[in-house]
Amino acid sequence: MMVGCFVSLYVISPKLTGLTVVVLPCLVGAGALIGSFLRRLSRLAQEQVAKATGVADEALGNVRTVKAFAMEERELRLYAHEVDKSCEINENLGAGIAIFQGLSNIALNCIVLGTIFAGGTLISNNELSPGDLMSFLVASQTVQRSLASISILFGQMVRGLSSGARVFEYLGLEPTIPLSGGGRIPYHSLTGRVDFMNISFSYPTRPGHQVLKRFNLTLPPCKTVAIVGESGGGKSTVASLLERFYDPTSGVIMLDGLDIRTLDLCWLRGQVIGFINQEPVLFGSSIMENIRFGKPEATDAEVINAAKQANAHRFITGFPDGYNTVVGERGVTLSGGQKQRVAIARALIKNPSILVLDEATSALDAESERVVQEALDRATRGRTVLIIAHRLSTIQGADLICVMSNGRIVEAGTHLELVSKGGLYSDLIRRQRAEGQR
Ligand SMILES: Nc1ncnc2c1ncn2[C@@H]1O[C@H](COP(=O)(O)OP(=O)(O)OP(=O)(O)O)[C@@H](O)[C@H]1O
Repeated sequence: MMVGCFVSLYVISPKLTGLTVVVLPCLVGAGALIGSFLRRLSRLAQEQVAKATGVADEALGNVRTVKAFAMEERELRLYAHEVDKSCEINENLGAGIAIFQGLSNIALNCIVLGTIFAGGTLISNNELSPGDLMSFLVASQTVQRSLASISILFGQMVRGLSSGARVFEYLGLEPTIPLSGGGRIPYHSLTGRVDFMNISFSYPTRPGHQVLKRFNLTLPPCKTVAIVGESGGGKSTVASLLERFYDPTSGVIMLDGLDIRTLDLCWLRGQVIGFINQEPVLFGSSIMENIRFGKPEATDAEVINAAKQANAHRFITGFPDGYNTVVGERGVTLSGGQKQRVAIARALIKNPSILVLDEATSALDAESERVVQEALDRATRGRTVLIIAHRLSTIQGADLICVMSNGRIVEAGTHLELVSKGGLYSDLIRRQRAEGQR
Protein backbone atom coordinates (compact mmCIF):
# COMPACT_ATOMS: atom_id res chain seq x y z
CA MET A 1 0.00 0.00 0.00
CA MET A 2 2.85 2.35 0.91
CA VAL A 3 4.53 1.77 -2.45
CA GLY A 4 1.25 2.44 -4.31
CA CYS A 5 0.75 5.67 -2.36
CA PHE A 6 4.27 6.86 -3.15
CA VAL A 7 3.67 6.20 -6.89
CA SER A 8 0.46 8.29 -6.81
CA LEU A 9 2.24 11.04 -4.82
CA TYR A 10 4.97 11.12 -7.47
CA VAL A 11 2.42 11.35 -10.28
CA ILE A 12 0.66 14.28 -8.53
CA SER A 13 3.82 16.26 -7.66
CA PRO A 14 7.39 14.98 -8.13
CA LYS A 15 8.79 17.99 -6.23
CA LEU A 16 6.68 17.52 -3.09
CA THR A 17 7.35 13.75 -3.21
CA GLY A 18 11.08 14.45 -3.50
CA LEU A 19 10.88 16.62 -0.39
CA THR A 20 9.08 13.87 1.51
CA VAL A 21 11.63 11.28 0.36
CA VAL A 22 14.47 13.51 1.67
CA VAL A 23 12.84 14.12 5.07
CA LEU A 24 11.58 10.56 5.72
CA PRO A 25 14.99 8.76 5.91
CA CYS A 26 16.17 11.34 8.50
CA LEU A 27 13.11 10.52 10.61
CA VAL A 28 13.59 6.75 10.15
CA GLY A 29 17.28 7.15 11.15
CA ALA A 30 16.36 9.04 14.33
CA GLY A 31 13.67 6.40 15.04
CA ALA A 32 16.20 3.58 14.65
CA LEU A 33 18.55 5.30 17.09
CA ILE A 34 15.84 5.70 19.74
CA GLY A 35 14.71 2.13 18.93
CA SER A 36 18.10 0.61 19.68
CA PHE A 37 18.17 2.47 23.01
CA LEU A 38 14.69 1.12 23.82
CA ARG A 39 15.73 -2.42 22.88
CA ARG A 40 18.65 -2.22 25.32
CA LEU A 41 16.32 -0.92 28.02
CA SER A 42 13.85 -3.70 27.33
CA ARG A 43 16.58 -6.34 27.63
CA LEU A 44 17.66 -4.81 30.92
CA ALA A 45 14.05 -4.97 32.14
CA GLN A 46 13.84 -8.67 31.22
CA GLU A 47 17.09 -9.43 33.05
CA GLN A 48 15.89 -7.58 36.14
CA VAL A 49 12.61 -9.54 36.18
CA ALA A 50 14.65 -12.77 35.96
CA LYS A 51 16.85 -11.59 38.84
CA ALA A 52 13.84 -10.79 41.04
CA THR A 53 12.30 -14.19 40.25
CA GLY A 54 15.64 -15.84 41.14
CA VAL A 55 15.66 -14.17 44.57
CA ALA A 56 12.09 -15.34 45.26
CA ASP A 57 12.88 -18.82 43.99
CA GLU A 58 15.94 -19.15 46.21
CA ALA A 59 14.11 -17.90 49.32
CA LEU A 60 11.13 -20.22 48.75
CA GLY A 61 13.34 -23.20 47.90
CA ASN A 62 15.28 -22.75 51.15
CA VAL A 63 12.31 -21.63 53.21
CA ARG A 64 13.33 -23.70 56.26
CA THR A 65 16.79 -22.14 56.42
CA VAL A 66 15.23 -18.69 56.00
CA LYS A 67 12.84 -19.42 58.89
CA ALA A 68 15.53 -20.99 61.05
CA PHE A 69 17.54 -17.77 60.86
CA ALA A 70 14.43 -15.54 61.17
CA MET A 71 15.41 -13.98 57.84
CA GLU A 72 11.89 -13.58 56.43
CA GLU A 73 12.04 -9.78 56.70
CA ARG A 74 15.48 -9.58 55.10
CA GLU A 75 14.48 -11.87 52.19
CA LEU A 76 11.29 -9.86 51.76
CA ARG A 77 13.29 -6.64 51.63
CA LEU A 78 15.73 -8.18 49.15
CA TYR A 79 12.87 -9.28 46.91
CA ALA A 80 11.09 -5.92 47.26
CA HIS A 81 14.34 -4.17 46.30
CA GLU A 82 14.73 -6.26 43.13
CA VAL A 83 11.05 -5.84 42.25
CA ASP A 84 11.32 -2.05 42.77
CA LYS A 85 14.33 -1.97 40.46
CA SER A 86 12.43 -3.99 37.88
CA CYS A 87 9.44 -1.65 38.27
CA GLU A 88 11.68 1.39 37.74
CA ILE A 89 13.30 -0.01 34.58
CA ASN A 90 9.88 -1.02 33.20
CA GLU A 91 8.51 2.46 33.94
CA ASN A 92 11.47 4.00 32.11
CA LEU A 93 10.86 1.65 29.22
CA GLY A 94 7.15 2.56 29.13
CA ALA A 95 8.03 6.27 29.21
CA GLY A 96 10.61 5.73 26.46
CA ILE A 97 8.10 3.98 24.23
CA ALA A 98 5.50 6.73 24.93
CA ILE A 99 8.02 9.47 24.06
CA PHE A 100 8.98 7.59 20.91
CA GLN A 101 5.35 7.30 19.81
CA GLY A 102 4.64 10.95 20.74
CA LEU A 103 7.69 12.19 18.84
CA SER A 104 6.84 10.13 15.78
CA ASN A 105 3.29 11.60 15.77
CA ILE A 106 4.68 15.14 16.05
CA ALA A 107 7.15 14.42 13.24
CA LEU A 108 4.40 13.04 11.01
CA ASN A 109 2.19 16.09 11.65
CA CYS A 110 5.16 18.35 10.89
CA ILE A 111 5.45 16.58 7.56
CA VAL A 112 1.81 17.47 6.83
CA LEU A 113 2.38 21.10 7.83
CA GLY A 114 5.58 21.19 5.78
CA THR A 115 3.70 19.73 2.81
CA ILE A 116 0.99 22.41 3.11
CA PHE A 117 3.64 25.10 3.32
CA ALA A 118 5.71 23.77 0.41
CA GLY A 119 2.49 23.08 -1.58
CA GLY A 120 1.30 26.67 -0.94
CA THR A 121 4.61 27.97 -2.28
CA LEU A 122 4.29 25.80 -5.39
CA ILE A 123 0.67 27.02 -5.92
CA SER A 124 1.79 30.68 -5.68
CA ASN A 125 4.45 29.89 -8.34
CA ASN A 126 1.76 28.20 -10.48
CA GLU A 127 3.61 24.89 -10.33
CA LEU A 128 0.74 23.07 -8.59
CA SER A 129 -3.04 23.39 -8.62
CA PRO A 130 -4.98 23.56 -5.31
CA GLY A 131 -6.80 20.36 -6.33
CA ASP A 132 -3.48 18.53 -6.77
CA LEU A 133 -2.34 19.75 -3.34
CA MET A 134 -5.56 18.35 -1.81
CA SER A 135 -5.04 15.03 -3.63
CA PHE A 136 -1.42 14.97 -2.42
CA LEU A 137 -2.49 15.58 1.19
CA VAL A 138 -5.15 12.85 1.05
CA ALA A 139 -2.69 10.33 -0.43
CA SER A 140 0.03 11.33 2.06
CA GLN A 141 -2.51 10.79 4.90
CA THR A 142 -2.51 7.08 4.00
CA VAL A 143 1.29 7.03 4.26
CA GLN A 144 1.07 8.93 7.57
CA ARG A 145 -1.47 6.48 9.03
CA SER A 146 0.73 3.54 8.00
CA LEU A 147 3.77 5.13 9.63
CA ALA A 148 1.80 5.86 12.82
CA SER A 149 0.72 2.20 13.01
CA ILE A 150 4.32 1.13 12.45
CA SER A 151 5.47 3.29 15.38
CA ILE A 152 2.86 1.65 17.67
CA LEU A 153 3.80 -1.79 16.39
CA PHE A 154 7.44 -0.92 16.96
CA GLY A 155 6.82 -0.44 20.71
CA GLN A 156 5.32 -3.92 20.94
CA MET A 157 8.04 -5.32 18.73
CA VAL A 158 10.76 -3.96 21.03
CA ARG A 159 9.35 -5.89 23.99
CA GLY A 160 8.65 -9.00 21.91
CA LEU A 161 12.09 -9.05 20.33
CA SER A 162 14.01 -8.80 23.58
CA SER A 163 11.86 -11.46 25.29
CA GLY A 164 12.22 -13.65 22.21
CA ALA A 165 15.95 -13.02 22.06
CA ARG A 166 16.37 -14.39 25.60
CA VAL A 167 14.27 -17.47 24.79
CA PHE A 168 16.19 -18.13 21.57
CA GLU A 169 19.48 -17.50 23.35
CA TYR A 170 18.66 -20.36 25.74
CA LEU A 171 17.20 -22.55 22.97
CA GLY A 172 20.39 -22.09 20.99
CA LEU A 173 22.70 -23.08 23.86
CA GLU A 174 24.66 -26.22 23.09
CA PRO A 175 25.82 -28.35 26.05
CA THR A 176 29.64 -28.32 26.20
CA ILE A 177 29.48 -32.06 26.82
CA PRO A 178 27.06 -33.69 24.30
CA LEU A 179 24.42 -35.81 26.03
CA SER A 180 24.16 -38.52 23.41
CA GLY A 181 26.27 -40.12 20.72
CA GLY A 182 29.35 -42.21 21.32
CA GLY A 183 29.86 -45.86 22.08
CA ARG A 184 28.44 -48.23 24.66
CA ILE A 185 29.98 -51.31 26.21
CA PRO A 186 27.65 -54.35 26.22
CA TYR A 187 26.44 -55.06 29.77
CA HIS A 188 27.81 -58.64 29.90
CA SER A 189 31.35 -57.52 28.94
CA LEU A 190 31.49 -54.41 31.18
CA THR A 191 33.89 -55.03 34.08
CA GLY A 192 33.65 -51.56 35.66
CA ARG A 193 37.39 -50.84 35.81
CA VAL A 194 38.11 -47.11 35.96
CA ASP A 195 41.49 -45.43 35.43
CA PHE A 196 42.17 -41.77 36.14
CA MET A 197 45.35 -41.08 34.16
CA ASN A 198 47.39 -37.93 34.77
CA ILE A 199 44.32 -35.81 35.42
CA SER A 200 44.76 -32.08 35.88
CA PHE A 201 41.69 -29.95 36.38
CA SER A 202 40.57 -26.42 37.17
CA TYR A 203 36.93 -25.36 37.39
CA PRO A 204 35.95 -23.13 34.41
CA THR A 205 34.91 -20.38 36.83
CA ARG A 206 38.35 -20.43 38.54
CA PRO A 207 40.85 -21.25 35.82
CA GLY A 208 43.77 -20.05 37.95
CA HIS A 209 43.10 -22.55 40.76
CA GLN A 210 44.25 -26.06 39.88
CA VAL A 211 42.17 -28.52 41.92
CA LEU A 212 43.72 -31.76 40.59
CA LYS A 213 47.37 -31.98 39.61
CA ARG A 214 48.47 -34.99 37.57
CA PHE A 215 46.08 -37.17 39.57
CA ASN A 216 46.32 -40.96 39.03
CA LEU A 217 43.97 -43.59 40.43
CA THR A 218 42.65 -47.00 39.41
CA LEU A 219 39.32 -48.40 40.59
CA PRO A 220 39.67 -52.16 40.04
CA PRO A 221 36.50 -54.07 39.03
CA CYS A 222 34.24 -55.03 41.95
CA LYS A 223 36.55 -53.44 44.51
CA THR A 224 35.91 -50.58 46.92
CA VAL A 225 38.26 -47.62 46.81
CA ALA A 226 37.92 -44.80 49.33
CA ILE A 227 39.31 -41.29 49.02
CA VAL A 228 39.94 -39.33 52.19
CA GLY A 229 41.77 -36.12 52.91
CA GLU A 230 41.50 -32.53 53.98
CA SER A 231 38.38 -30.50 53.20
CA GLY A 232 38.62 -28.76 49.82
CA GLY A 233 41.35 -31.18 48.69
CA GLY A 234 39.43 -32.16 45.52
CA LYS A 235 37.72 -35.43 46.55
CA SER A 236 34.24 -34.54 45.24
CA THR A 237 35.84 -33.15 42.10
CA VAL A 238 37.12 -36.65 41.28
CA ALA A 239 33.52 -37.95 41.45
CA SER A 240 32.26 -35.03 39.31
CA LEU A 241 34.83 -35.84 36.62
CA LEU A 242 33.83 -39.52 36.59
CA GLU A 243 30.19 -38.47 36.12
CA ARG A 244 31.41 -36.11 33.38
CA PHE A 245 29.85 -33.03 34.96
CA TYR A 246 33.14 -31.56 33.71
CA ASP A 247 35.93 -32.83 31.47
CA PRO A 248 39.51 -32.76 32.77
CA THR A 249 41.77 -29.95 31.58
CA SER A 250 44.33 -32.62 30.69
CA GLY A 251 44.61 -36.38 31.16
CA VAL A 252 42.16 -39.18 30.43
CA ILE A 253 39.56 -41.12 32.41
CA MET A 254 39.15 -44.66 31.10
CA LEU A 255 36.28 -47.08 31.60
CA ASP A 256 37.33 -50.62 30.70
CA GLY A 257 40.23 -49.14 28.74
CA LEU A 258 38.04 -46.69 26.75
CA ASP A 259 38.25 -42.92 27.11
CA ILE A 260 34.90 -41.94 28.70
CA ARG A 261 34.71 -38.95 26.33
CA THR A 262 34.13 -41.45 23.50
CA LEU A 263 31.23 -43.12 25.36
CA ASP A 264 27.53 -42.27 25.27
CA LEU A 265 26.96 -39.90 28.20
CA CYS A 266 23.29 -40.88 28.64
CA TRP A 267 24.29 -44.52 28.92
CA LEU A 268 27.20 -43.73 31.27
CA ARG A 269 25.09 -41.72 33.70
CA GLY A 270 21.82 -43.59 33.23
CA GLN A 271 23.02 -47.19 33.34
CA VAL A 272 26.65 -47.49 34.41
CA ILE A 273 27.18 -45.09 37.31
CA GLY A 274 25.00 -44.83 40.40
CA PHE A 275 25.65 -41.61 42.33
CA ILE A 276 24.63 -41.05 45.95
CA ASN A 277 25.67 -37.84 47.64
CA GLN A 278 25.45 -36.25 51.05
CA GLU A 279 22.26 -34.30 50.45
CA PRO A 280 19.97 -36.37 48.26
CA VAL A 281 17.37 -34.31 46.43
CA LEU A 282 13.97 -35.93 46.00
CA PHE A 283 11.14 -34.70 43.80
CA GLY A 284 7.79 -33.64 45.22
CA SER A 285 6.04 -36.80 43.94
CA SER A 286 5.38 -40.24 45.50
CA ILE A 287 8.12 -42.50 46.88
CA MET A 288 7.33 -44.94 44.05
CA GLU A 289 7.94 -42.26 41.42
CA ASN A 290 11.10 -41.06 43.16
CA ILE A 291 12.66 -44.53 43.13
CA ARG A 292 11.46 -45.14 39.57
CA PHE A 293 13.31 -41.96 38.53
CA GLY A 294 16.44 -44.17 38.39
CA LYS A 295 14.82 -46.43 35.78
CA PRO A 296 11.58 -45.05 34.28
CA GLU A 297 10.53 -48.40 32.78
CA ALA A 298 10.88 -50.31 36.11
CA THR A 299 7.91 -52.36 37.31
CA ASP A 300 6.41 -51.92 40.80
CA ALA A 301 8.11 -55.19 41.83
CA GLU A 302 11.52 -53.82 40.78
CA VAL A 303 10.89 -50.63 42.79
CA ILE A 304 9.99 -52.64 45.88
CA ASN A 305 13.02 -54.88 45.42
CA ALA A 306 15.33 -51.83 45.20
CA ALA A 307 13.70 -50.37 48.31
CA LYS A 308 14.31 -53.65 50.18
CA GLN A 309 17.99 -53.61 49.17
CA ALA A 310 18.22 -50.03 50.44
CA ASN A 311 16.67 -50.88 53.84
CA ALA A 312 13.76 -48.61 52.96
CA HIS A 313 10.88 -51.07 52.49
CA ARG A 314 9.99 -51.27 56.21
CA PHE A 315 9.65 -47.56 56.83
CA ILE A 316 7.86 -47.00 53.50
CA THR A 317 5.22 -49.67 54.21
CA GLY A 318 4.82 -48.13 57.69
CA PHE A 319 3.32 -44.99 56.08
CA PRO A 320 -0.50 -45.07 55.62
CA ASP A 321 -0.10 -44.56 51.85
CA GLY A 322 2.97 -46.81 51.53
CA TYR A 323 4.79 -46.33 48.25
CA ASN A 324 2.21 -43.73 47.17
CA THR A 325 3.23 -41.38 50.00
CA VAL A 326 3.99 -37.97 48.53
CA VAL A 327 7.33 -36.77 49.94
CA GLY A 328 6.71 -33.00 49.62
CA GLU A 329 8.93 -30.50 47.86
CA ARG A 330 12.53 -31.86 47.83
CA GLY A 331 11.43 -34.64 50.20
CA VAL A 332 10.79 -32.38 53.21
CA THR A 333 8.37 -34.84 54.82
CA LEU A 334 11.07 -37.53 55.19
CA SER A 335 13.90 -37.68 57.73
CA GLY A 336 17.51 -37.39 56.54
CA GLY A 337 18.09 -41.15 56.88
CA GLN A 338 14.82 -42.00 55.09
CA LYS A 339 15.62 -39.62 52.24
CA GLN A 340 19.07 -41.14 51.91
CA ARG A 341 17.64 -44.66 51.72
CA VAL A 342 15.13 -43.62 49.02
CA ALA A 343 18.08 -42.10 47.15
CA ILE A 344 20.03 -45.36 47.52
CA ALA A 345 17.05 -47.31 46.16
CA ARG A 346 16.84 -44.82 43.27
CA ALA A 347 20.52 -45.46 42.44
CA LEU A 348 20.26 -49.25 42.90
CA ILE A 349 17.23 -49.74 40.69
CA LYS A 350 19.38 -49.16 37.60
CA ASN A 351 21.74 -51.89 38.77
CA PRO A 352 24.84 -49.79 38.14
CA SER A 353 28.25 -51.40 37.64
CA ILE A 354 29.93 -48.46 39.37
CA LEU A 355 28.69 -46.84 42.54
CA VAL A 356 29.93 -43.43 43.69
CA LEU A 357 29.19 -42.52 47.31
CA ASP A 358 30.05 -38.92 48.05
CA GLU A 359 29.95 -38.62 51.83
CA ALA A 360 26.65 -40.49 51.75
CA THR A 361 26.34 -40.92 55.52
CA SER A 362 28.12 -37.88 56.90
CA ALA A 363 24.93 -35.86 57.43
CA LEU A 364 23.21 -38.59 59.49
CA ASP A 365 23.02 -39.31 63.20
CA ALA A 366 24.51 -42.54 64.56
CA GLU A 367 21.32 -44.65 64.33
CA SER A 368 20.40 -43.49 60.80
CA GLU A 369 24.02 -43.96 59.77
CA ARG A 370 23.93 -47.58 60.97
CA VAL A 371 20.80 -48.39 58.93
CA VAL A 372 22.05 -46.52 55.86
CA GLN A 373 25.54 -48.06 56.17
CA GLU A 374 23.95 -51.51 56.31
CA ALA A 375 22.09 -50.71 53.08
CA LEU A 376 25.27 -49.39 51.49
CA ASP A 377 27.29 -52.47 52.49
CA ARG A 378 24.70 -54.60 50.72
CA ALA A 379 24.55 -52.26 47.73
CA THR A 380 28.28 -52.20 47.13
CA ARG A 381 28.71 -55.97 46.83
CA GLY A 382 29.75 -57.01 43.30
CA ARG A 383 30.23 -53.43 42.14
CA THR A 384 33.13 -51.08 41.54
CA VAL A 385 32.76 -48.54 44.31
CA LEU A 386 34.30 -45.13 44.86
CA ILE A 387 33.67 -43.77 48.35
CA ILE A 388 34.43 -40.19 49.26
CA ALA A 389 34.47 -40.07 53.01
CA HIS A 390 34.80 -37.67 55.88
CA ARG A 391 34.26 -40.15 58.69
CA LEU A 392 37.14 -42.56 58.50
CA SER A 393 35.25 -45.17 60.58
CA THR A 394 32.97 -45.86 57.58
CA ILE A 395 35.74 -46.84 55.15
CA GLN A 396 38.02 -49.06 57.17
CA GLY A 397 36.86 -52.13 55.25
CA ALA A 398 37.69 -50.60 51.82
CA ASP A 399 40.05 -52.57 49.57
CA LEU A 400 42.12 -49.44 49.00
CA ILE A 401 42.20 -46.14 50.87
CA CYS A 402 43.76 -43.14 49.12
CA VAL A 403 44.71 -40.00 51.01
CA MET A 404 44.46 -36.83 48.95
CA SER A 405 46.34 -33.66 49.56
CA ASN A 406 46.92 -30.72 47.25
CA GLY A 407 45.11 -32.30 44.31
CA ARG A 408 46.96 -35.60 44.22
CA ILE A 409 47.18 -38.89 46.10
CA VAL A 410 49.94 -38.87 48.68
CA GLU A 411 49.26 -42.18 50.44
CA ALA A 412 47.49 -45.37 49.44
CA GLY A 413 46.94 -48.76 51.04
CA THR A 414 44.54 -50.69 53.27
CA HIS A 415 43.50 -49.34 56.67
CA LEU A 416 46.03 -51.48 58.52
CA GLU A 417 48.87 -50.66 56.12
CA LEU A 418 48.23 -46.93 56.42
CA VAL A 419 47.88 -46.99 60.21
CA SER A 420 51.17 -48.87 60.61
CA LYS A 421 52.85 -46.43 58.22
CA GLY A 422 52.15 -43.59 60.63
CA GLY A 423 51.68 -40.94 57.92
CA LEU A 424 48.89 -38.52 56.99
CA TYR A 425 46.15 -41.15 57.34
CA SER A 426 47.05 -42.02 60.91
CA ASP A 427 47.22 -38.29 61.62
CA LEU A 428 43.66 -37.90 60.28
CA ILE A 429 42.48 -40.82 62.42
CA ARG A 430 44.13 -39.38 65.50
CA ARG A 431 42.54 -35.99 64.87
CA GLN A 432 39.06 -37.48 64.35
CA ARG A 433 39.35 -39.56 67.52
CA ALA A 434 40.37 -36.48 69.49
CA GLU A 435 37.39 -34.53 68.03
CA GLY A 436 35.07 -37.45 68.92
CA GLN A 437 36.23 -37.47 72.53
CA ARG A 438 35.75 -33.72 72.97
N1 LIG B 1 31.76 -25.56 41.03
C1 LIG B 1 32.93 -25.09 41.47
N2 LIG B 1 33.48 -24.00 40.91
C2 LIG B 1 34.66 -23.52 41.33
N3 LIG B 1 35.41 -24.08 42.31
C3 LIG B 1 34.91 -25.19 42.91
C4 LIG B 1 33.65 -25.74 42.53
N4 LIG B 1 33.42 -26.83 43.30
C5 LIG B 1 34.49 -26.94 44.12
N5 LIG B 1 35.37 -25.96 43.88
C6 LIG B 1 36.68 -25.77 44.54
O1 LIG B 1 37.49 -26.90 44.25
C7 LIG B 1 38.23 -27.30 45.38
C8 LIG B 1 37.95 -28.78 45.67
O2 LIG B 1 36.60 -28.91 46.02
P1 LIG B 1 35.96 -30.35 46.36
O3 LIG B 1 34.51 -30.15 46.61
O4 LIG B 1 36.35 -31.32 45.31
O5 LIG B 1 36.73 -30.70 47.71
P2 LIG B 1 36.47 -31.88 48.74
O6 LIG B 1 37.78 -32.50 49.00
O7 LIG B 1 35.38 -32.78 48.25
O8 LIG B 1 35.98 -31.05 50.00
P3 LIG B 1 34.99 -31.51 51.20
O9 LIG B 1 35.63 -32.65 51.89
O10 LIG B 1 34.93 -30.29 52.07
O11 LIG B 1 33.67 -31.83 50.58
C9 LIG B 1 37.83 -26.36 46.51
O12 LIG B 1 38.85 -25.40 46.64
C10 LIG B 1 36.53 -25.73 46.06
O13 LIG B 1 36.43 -24.41 46.53
